Amino acid sequence: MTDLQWRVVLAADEAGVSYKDAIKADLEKDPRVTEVIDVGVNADTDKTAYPHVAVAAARKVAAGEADRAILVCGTGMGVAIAANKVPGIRASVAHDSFSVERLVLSNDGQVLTLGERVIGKELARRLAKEFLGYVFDTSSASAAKVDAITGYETGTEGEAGSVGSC
Ligand SMILES: O=C[C@H](O)[C@H](O)COP(=O)(O)O
Repeated sequence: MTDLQWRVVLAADEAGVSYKDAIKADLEKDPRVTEVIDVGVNADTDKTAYPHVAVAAARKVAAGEADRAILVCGTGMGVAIAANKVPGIRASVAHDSFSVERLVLSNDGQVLTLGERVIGKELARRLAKEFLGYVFDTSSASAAKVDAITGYETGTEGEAGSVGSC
């Protein structure tokens, strides 16, 4: 898909900086990417804890300064948990192609997280590339379910329609 245009924000802690930098080099050559924003860290000697960089990146997506974020820590879990504290953000670790696809097409996820201590670098690079190949379909059956997530976040879940309840 050549018409996709992405501004991508990247972040990592010291456990994820190597993969973050490899993905950054890939994105800088990707014709679909118009801007790469790197909020750090930029060396494995920088011990800034993962919540700080994850939230900094997620806030850029929430503010409309970036379209997508790719975050790396040791497992991908800590940066996902932190990013999801930012209102409007849907972040998840996804370490296989199907999960990356569903993160966007089922969950309208804007934030992919990866674990440098869990998967190999070439898989991480491939998943980052694949993440930018999907666009959520707001007319799909998944849209009402994502709206229900937003409803729980904003306190308007009772107005979310007929998705059902549990
Ligand atoms: O989820 C957290 C990350 O894996 C992080 O890189 C390492 O965190 P820890 O040092 O608390 O294990």
